[in-house]
Amino acid sequence: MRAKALTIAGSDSGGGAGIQADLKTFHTYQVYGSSVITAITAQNTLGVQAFELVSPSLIERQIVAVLADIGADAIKTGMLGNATIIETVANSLRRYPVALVVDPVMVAKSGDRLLVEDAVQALREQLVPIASLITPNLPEASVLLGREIDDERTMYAALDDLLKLGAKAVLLKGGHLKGQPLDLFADGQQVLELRSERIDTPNTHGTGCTYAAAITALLARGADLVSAVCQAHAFLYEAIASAESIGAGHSPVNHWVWLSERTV
Ligand SMILES: Nc1ncnc2c1ncn2[C@@H]1O[C@H](COP(=O)(O)OP(=O)(O)OP(=O)(O)O)[C@@H](O)[C@H]1O
Ligand SMILES: Cc1ncc(COP(=O)(O)O)c(N)n1
Repeated sequence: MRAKALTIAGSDSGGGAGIQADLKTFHTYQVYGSSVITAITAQNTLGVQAFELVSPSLIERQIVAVLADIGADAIKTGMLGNATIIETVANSLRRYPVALVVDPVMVAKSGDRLLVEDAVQALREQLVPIASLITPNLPEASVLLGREIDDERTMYAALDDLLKLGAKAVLLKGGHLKGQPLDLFADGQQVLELRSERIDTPNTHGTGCTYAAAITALLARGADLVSAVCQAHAFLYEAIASAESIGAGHSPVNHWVWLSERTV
């Protein structure tokens, strides 16, 4: 049976982040992808020009429609917009116990806010505790813990406190570090360091979404969490390294880097 994954996130009209990045990544992993759209952004490689949130009742109807019929072996959340949407999503998913990867999207790479500030409490108290894995970047981890996390020392010190928020595991992404990127994975039993060279490129739109989507796809296929994170890290590095220039701003990563370039 084909593995199935569901993404609950915002639409990026530019196709590099959000729902579009997730579905492209699921496709690369040959996982059947379904989607629940929480917001529609007018967005390109230069930034987010506008967005509107979908009503919580329509979000709930989408979740029920997908899970009652198609089902999912793993689920990912991305842009959720506000506290009511977070509560709606958490209440729906609590009844559906499969692997849940929560990417706590707050601000786009372009600097545009994708989550209202007063929704952080709902994220921390409703969604994070039911997650199998949370994948904050440094600014998101700083907001979740209410203190600055901006170097290796503060990253290590944050791991236990992030786990205390209730998720089974945390992948703290250090793409925003000054030097070489370092991601730390912790699940209460082990801490893994994922290091890579910094690729000198502006083509990093959608890195966070693509990373979490690759982990979700691998979990849907039955991988354990540690191997899913390690494989997804290697995939993301190649997707950044091989990204072509699309648009005038931060181009999207190359979601199909692992597919062969065969003429159809
Ligand atoms: N220039 C780069 N070179 C190599 N790896 C990178 C680079 N930029 C990002 N990465 C990798 O991508 C991961 C995710 O990037 P980052 O920490 O910027 O997450 P993010 O801010 O959530 O992404 P997004 O831009 O989608 O919001 C990093 O942890 C790192 O592994
Ligand atoms: C709908 C949506 N979801 C998530 C992101 C974050 O991605 P990035 O930080 O690369 O802009 C985004 N820009 N748009």
